[in-house]
Amino acid sequence: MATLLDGKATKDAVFAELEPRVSALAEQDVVPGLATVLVGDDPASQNYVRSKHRDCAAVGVRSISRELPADVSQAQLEAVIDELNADPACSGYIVQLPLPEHIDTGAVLARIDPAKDADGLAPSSLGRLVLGEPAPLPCTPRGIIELLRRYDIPLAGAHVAVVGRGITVGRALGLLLTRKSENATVTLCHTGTRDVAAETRRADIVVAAAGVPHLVTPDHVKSGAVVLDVGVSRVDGVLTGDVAPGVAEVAAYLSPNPGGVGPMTRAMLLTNVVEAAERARGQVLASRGA
Ligand SMILES: Nc1nc2c(c(=O)[nH]1)N[C@@H](CN(C=O)c1ccc(C(=O)N[C@@H](CCC(=O)O)C(=O)O)cc1)CN2
Repeated sequence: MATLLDGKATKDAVFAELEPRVSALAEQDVVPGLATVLVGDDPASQNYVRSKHRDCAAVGVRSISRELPADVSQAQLEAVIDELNADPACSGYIVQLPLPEHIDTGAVLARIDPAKDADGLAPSSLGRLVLGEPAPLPCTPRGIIELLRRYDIPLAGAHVAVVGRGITVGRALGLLLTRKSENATVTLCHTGTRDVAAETRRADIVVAAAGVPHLVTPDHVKSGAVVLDVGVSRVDGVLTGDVAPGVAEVAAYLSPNPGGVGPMTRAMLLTNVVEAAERARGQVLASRGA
């Protein structure tokens, strides 16, 4: 049976490491602040946002909440973005995705001040990632890499098959994994891939992020591979991942869902916020010549 990659315990370890950094900032009268922007009343999104505010309380980060109705206009939403860009109490913020269909998501993300992009999903942050320049990293891909690192699973030279090309996970993960610091070889599978199972069977690490329940079966996985289940679907109201149960008998390591990458996404969000506050503090000191 596969060894489980415990995202919850790893998230707790990341939080424990953030606490002294938050205390060090507090000694300089800086309290990092995370704001969330939630549009509409999707229960899953409400749940994710609630958990982010709980995480803030656990780590000592101030949390700011903006909740808007599902029929909010583009202009009203953008006014909230402008307000958060200008709010000194907000070190970083996220706009919970997905947004309602009538909203131009790209325009909203493009309006986020890059210095406050806690999600790493603003076009300028993704562009900087492509260019190999420093930028906040998208939380789920960063969480996947951090989880593997903490379990000593090597990426350099590994063949990683990523299933799913969404911006929040698959496409951004491909960018992160092919940086020189990770040096993995990536196959990005999507709905146009002729034979997904043939691609994943060649991989040392499989990341299932398609949002298709139980898409990855034991036939998709080579013996001893590492499998991370990232996709989320609700089947009869029950959270169901992309990885079928029998995979645990073939894989050497399995990041379960729930309990794997989800908590790591939250851990990386808080890390991005603390880093944003540290950067802002560094800039203030530099401007004073300190
Ligand atoms: N602006 C963003 N929107 C969304 C993102 C994102 O990274 N940025 N990702 C997802 C939702 N998400 C964070 O926002 C998220 C998903 C899952 C979890 C999590 O901890 N899940 C638990 C299970 C929770 C449950 O039972 O439903 C787990 O995996 O153990 C945290 C955050 C889409 N939107």
